[in-house]
Amino acid sequence: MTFYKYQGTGNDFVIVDNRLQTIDKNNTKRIAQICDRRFGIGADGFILLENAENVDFRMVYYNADGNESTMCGNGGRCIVAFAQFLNIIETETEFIAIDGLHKAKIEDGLVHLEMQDVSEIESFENHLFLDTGSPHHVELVTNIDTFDVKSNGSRIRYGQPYNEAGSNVNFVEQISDNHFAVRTYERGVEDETLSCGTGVTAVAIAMHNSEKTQNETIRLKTQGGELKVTFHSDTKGYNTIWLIGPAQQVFKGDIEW
Ligand SMILES: N[C@@H](CCC[C@H](N)C(=O)O)C(=O)O
Repeated sequence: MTFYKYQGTGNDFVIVDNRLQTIDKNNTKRIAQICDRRFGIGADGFILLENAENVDFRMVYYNADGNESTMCGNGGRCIVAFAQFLNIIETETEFIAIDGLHKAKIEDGLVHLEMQDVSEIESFENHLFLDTGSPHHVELVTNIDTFDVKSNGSRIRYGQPYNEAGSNVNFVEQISDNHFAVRTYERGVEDETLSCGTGVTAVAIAMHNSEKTQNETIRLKTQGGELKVTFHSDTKGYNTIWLIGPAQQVFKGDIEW
């Protein structure tokens, strides 16, 4: 199997061209082994690029635990860069993922990925919850650099009301009016990752919704670099949501499937 390794602000993925349907998609154990950082290639997720009708390609996403999961924003940006590398697309595309159609474009070396509209945001005393393709708990903290993301994230992810199905958990600190620092505990990786695309999208919308900012262009500082989220808001919710940032091919290799 020829694989490619991509990273988007430090969220890293093994990506395989599966247009010939050579991969056994039910082999959870093998996918988890490939993502293992000591016994495999090492990645936060595994992604297949497949053929799809009426669009350029299909994205199939697996978490590092080997299970197929919901939408991955950074993975979505990486697969767009991969599709361009394979000459499937030029600079603009429309592709299908588990949460529906996505438009994307590559401009000035950055991948812009349109996310699904968000209309439901649940606000609680200390956090917000919303789904940006994947479920996200968003909580403001102080001293984010020294905050224990792994133990607090894991407690919230497995606690009520999320339980076994879980949620990704984002901790946020405001840096300036439209700039936020974010650290994310990812479900399915069961650890902090250096960045989460659906996570920063959730944070940008949550910070606007809770009136921490009036801006509709938000900068997000993750452990792996800077991302940008833009959107329009109206009485129905949030639309025209774009996640923008770099995506880079890191290496290519061959292994036995
Ligand atoms: N890294 C991702 C999110 C991947 C899915 C998540 N772990 C889940 O299972 O909900 C991103 O960039 O959005």
